[in-house]
Amino acid sequence: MSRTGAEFVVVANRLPVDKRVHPDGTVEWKRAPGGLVTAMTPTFATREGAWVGWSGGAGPADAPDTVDGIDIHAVPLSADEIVDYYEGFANSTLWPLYHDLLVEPVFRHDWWDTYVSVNRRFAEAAAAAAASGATVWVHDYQLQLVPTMLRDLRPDLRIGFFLHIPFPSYELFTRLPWRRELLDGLLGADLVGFHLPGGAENFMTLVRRVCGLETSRDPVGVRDGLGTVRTASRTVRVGSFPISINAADVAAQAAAQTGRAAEIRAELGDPRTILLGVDRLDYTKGIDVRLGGLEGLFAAGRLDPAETVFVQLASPSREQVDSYIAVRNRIEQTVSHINGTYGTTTSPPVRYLLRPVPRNELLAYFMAADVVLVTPLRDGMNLVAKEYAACRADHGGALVLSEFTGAAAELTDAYLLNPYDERDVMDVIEAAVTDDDDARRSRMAALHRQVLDFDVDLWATSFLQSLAGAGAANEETA
Ligand SMILES: O=P(O)(O)OC[C@H]1O[C@H](O[C@H]2O[C@H](CO)[C@@H](O)[C@H](O)[C@H]2O)[C@H](O)[C@@H](O)[C@@H]1O
Ligand SMILES: Cc1cn([C@@H]2O[C@H](COP(=O)(O)OP(=O)(O)O)[C@@H](O)[C@H]2O)c(=O)[nH]c1=O
Repeated sequence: MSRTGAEFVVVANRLPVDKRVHPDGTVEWKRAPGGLVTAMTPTFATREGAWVGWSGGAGPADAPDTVDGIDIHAVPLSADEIVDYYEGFANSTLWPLYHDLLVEPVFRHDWWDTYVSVNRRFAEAAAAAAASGATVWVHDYQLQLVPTMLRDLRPDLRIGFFLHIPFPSYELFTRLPWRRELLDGLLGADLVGFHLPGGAENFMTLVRRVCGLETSRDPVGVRDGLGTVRTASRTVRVGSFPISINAADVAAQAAAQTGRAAEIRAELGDPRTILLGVDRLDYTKGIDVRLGGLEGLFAAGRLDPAETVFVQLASPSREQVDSYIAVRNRIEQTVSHINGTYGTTTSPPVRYLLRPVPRNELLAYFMAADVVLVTPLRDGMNLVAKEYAACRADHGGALVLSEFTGAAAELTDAYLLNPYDERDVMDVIEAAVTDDDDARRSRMAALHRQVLDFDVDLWATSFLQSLAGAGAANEETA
């Protein structure tokens, strides 16, 4: 039976579109500038493509039919489903559990029921969007049941799944009352990908011990050495594929922002040192860790608050979730405390902005910063770290990076720190500020080279090539 539809389908919680309502009431849809959209651009350029996702609002599907040649298939969510599926199971159960219990996960069977029904809706939308034999790439923790639901509906498809956040150990994962169902959901894919080998190995251990399946025992490496899981009917490949950015584009766009960067330095009062943080306002990002480090350095007289400005750009995130309300309150209290203690009325050492910053302005801040502080307690990758390294073709600036980010596995020339060790946090921030120019420049040169060499195209291509191989092998043995 022939079937129309797209040869390549991305399934992700969010659609790649932004809605703009102009003052005259007219509505414009633009392609969102996010990392996943950029990553998929070359793939969509060569094939008919579709994207299945949620527009971000409650009620009937609200999205254009196509954006830049990509067919858009909007999955509607009701207000109750947003509470139970997105804020609830995805971001109050899975997110904290997968990020090492930084806050206590909430286990609720009614949230799980909604997670199942919303995942089914995504799977049905993907099944309707895909051409016969198409490749479907499912993304992230919000949609872990989609691979098997989709395979049941459409056994002809090649299905890949990629997890953008850390994948926990056996001891953490098995707390989930629905551990078996989630693993079974993922095993519908031909290829399951993680940022780091550790996530892939945790997954192999879990399917061995929880599902009783046979798996390969060799280590799963980066960009080679896929693991295998043998299910009753197929072989699932498992691999690590660290996501990246379009580094050459970022470098070129940043080069055009040097004028704005000089203006930013002047607007901040031309301090000796500008430190910068750029994050979604999330308790995983360790914004309070860097604030604590700075306060410690000011208190000990090791950094002079009169000569230092720390800019924290924070983009509001998951604002209805209790743990996000709590971290925002904590951060805002600490910012006031530091400014009240170490600032003057005209020069507070911390400048805090709570809103999303447009791309070009963000790049200008990267060009203006002497040190960027990336201090998560846990983070799947952290693209901000890679973007900063890409911007600094001039080899200026310095990157302070938590060992608990995926990015730290590759950006080994950063000033690495343990965010759980307050002494280390202070020492490493101080070293990044005070090291001599040659040391800082040689580190940044290595970081810049690294992100140019391992860019997002390599990530997408290596995942899709591995998926083609895994799918073909399963089709041969079917
Ligand atoms: O969609 P939201 O709830 O607003 O959250 C935004 C995204 O946050 C997470 O990002 C992760 O993916 C990045 C790219 O792989 C990675 O660098 C970062 O470490 C992760 O936290 C989430 O995984 C996405 O699904 C969200 O859309
Ligand atoms: C604060 C802020 C960020 N961005 C851009 O968002 C992404 C963030 O990606 P990352 O992997 O670091 O973390 P999460 O996915 O949020 O967990 C990165 O591309 C930033 O440049 C932005 O455009 N505007 C902002 O205000």
